[in-house]
Amino acid sequence: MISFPKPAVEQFFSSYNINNFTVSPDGKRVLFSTNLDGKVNIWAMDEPDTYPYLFGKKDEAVSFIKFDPKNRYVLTGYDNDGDENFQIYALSPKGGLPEPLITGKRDEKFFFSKTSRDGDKIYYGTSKGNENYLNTAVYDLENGESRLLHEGEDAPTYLVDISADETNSAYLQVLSNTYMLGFIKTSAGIDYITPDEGVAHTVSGMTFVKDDEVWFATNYGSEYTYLAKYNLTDKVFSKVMDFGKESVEGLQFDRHHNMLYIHTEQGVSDRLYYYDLNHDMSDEIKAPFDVIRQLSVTKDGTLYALGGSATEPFNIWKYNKEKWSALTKNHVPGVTSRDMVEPESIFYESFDGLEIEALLFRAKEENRNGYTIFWPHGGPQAAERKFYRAMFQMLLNRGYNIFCPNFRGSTGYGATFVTYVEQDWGEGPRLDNIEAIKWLFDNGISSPDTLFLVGGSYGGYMALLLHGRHPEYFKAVVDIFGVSNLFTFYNSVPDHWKPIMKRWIGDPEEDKERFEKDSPITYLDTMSRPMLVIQGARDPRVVKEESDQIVEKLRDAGRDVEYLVLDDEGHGFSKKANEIKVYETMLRFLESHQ
Ligand SMILES: CC(=O)N[C@@H](C)C(=O)N[C@@H](C)C(=O)N[C@@H](C)C(=O)O
Repeated sequence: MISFPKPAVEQFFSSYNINNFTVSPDGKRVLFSTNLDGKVNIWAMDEPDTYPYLFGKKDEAVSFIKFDPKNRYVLTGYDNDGDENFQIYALSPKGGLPEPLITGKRDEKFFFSKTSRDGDKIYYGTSKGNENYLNTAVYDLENGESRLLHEGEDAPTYLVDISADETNSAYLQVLSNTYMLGFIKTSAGIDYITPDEGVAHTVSGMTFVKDDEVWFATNYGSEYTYLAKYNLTDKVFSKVMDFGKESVEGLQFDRHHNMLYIHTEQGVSDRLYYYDLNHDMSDEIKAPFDVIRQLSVTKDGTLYALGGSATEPFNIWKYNKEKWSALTKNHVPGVTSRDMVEPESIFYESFDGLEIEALLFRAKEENRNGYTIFWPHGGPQAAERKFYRAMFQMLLNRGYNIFCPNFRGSTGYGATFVTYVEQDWGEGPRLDNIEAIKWLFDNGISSPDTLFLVGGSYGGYMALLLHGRHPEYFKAVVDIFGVSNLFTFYNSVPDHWKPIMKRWIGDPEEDKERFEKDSPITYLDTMSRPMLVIQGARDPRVVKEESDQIVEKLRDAGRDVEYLVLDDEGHGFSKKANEIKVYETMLRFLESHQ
């Protein structure tokens, strides 16, 4: 008999990412963006033959894909090497090379919103002429001209939906991640769709189910986001239904059958429901994945989902006759879900009694190397959830346990919990992480001699801050595009984040002392552990200067700091060769500090 070795880490380099997808109006073709050929491109599958083929090539990140309702074109959005200045391109329905359609200067952004029902008009948002608050315009395919529809004021403003008769439009005003207002613009003026714009709450997923009625998700007056509606004719806001401690995260409307698909989140996983508007009834749709990234529904009522779990990469699934089938077969070659590690959900009490959920991935006994990686997630108003991370499964395969606390500020635990990180980036959340570390020590899972600290973005910030303030707990630290200095970060974020910054982190003058206390760069003297810093040169969110400054200062002080800069990446690693370089560097770094 031939005997095959256990899965090797290299196998985990071979799965790919599926970021978004679209289905043709007749349901016969699915387009999806993926780094299947090493760089992000658009691939196609024709039903019933689902063999994927390259459809549109530009080797750049794809922000969305959308079929023309009449199948004359496909719209998509590309940036340049991760700079997030997405602009709108068109592809022939036969595929090929994308043509610029709604574009501007290299640093201008164009966000796709909607097409008209006939596909002759394209509604979009842009930073052009209003980089902080954004404008909305409509592009007419007939004459190739754009017309300004709305000028954003007071907060970044996005067009979310347009009524079928194109007279009413639904906009979202983003004052912060926890304060988002929805309004409808009509020829008569503007109607806010929740009862009091002065109270902080969120609105999302606005969808016209009739020309004068919008359904949406909101947490107005509640901890958890529920389904609500606003009627323009009688000017009434009403709650439709709530989902207990689950929050509505996404809505997908099937206007041909008057059916709404609702995706909710609770803690580390998602759920799916339908709401039948004809009969006012709703039920859960059981799904074979834990986390939903996107939903789509075709004219005939078929539902598609991009779903995954901790041990299954994201795949496109189709729901037909109450059965799910996977259209893509994205998996790690030679590695089944059983060879991977499913996380346990654990709960611990923090310093002030707050209950925190964490995901604990325990390396399989035969692989275990005795070391644990402590992973504070990014966002920070996001959460570590049950979705596949090649990096995690690869580290688990090498024998590391991984521990991921959803510290205060994380999403999925109610509205108040998310606000706890606002204007408090470095105290409460840091102490939640410290309690998590003590939990690991108390439960015999780790010790200061066996604990590594790794985090990206806000997680990188937290890794740097924990390193500076509590070096005694860690063996070595990996910071992936982390914020090192709140003062410089405040001024270097994308222009349309600037109106949000005060609510998010505070004010550099009014909160000078706190900014100093919570900036990792304040604690250079105690950052004594070996460090690896990884940064994308084009990152527009946490710019390279954040990593440059801390690396330079630590090196000047004679510390052991390795610095990996990826010239053609932004806030994440989209290109396969870069991803492999990052994983290999990280593995080598961790192994060399065991
Ligand atoms: C609505 C909006 O744009 N909010 C941003 C301020 C925001 O919360 N961005 C995060 C998703 C983000 O990119 N945070 C960085 C710092 C990260 O941790 O990844």
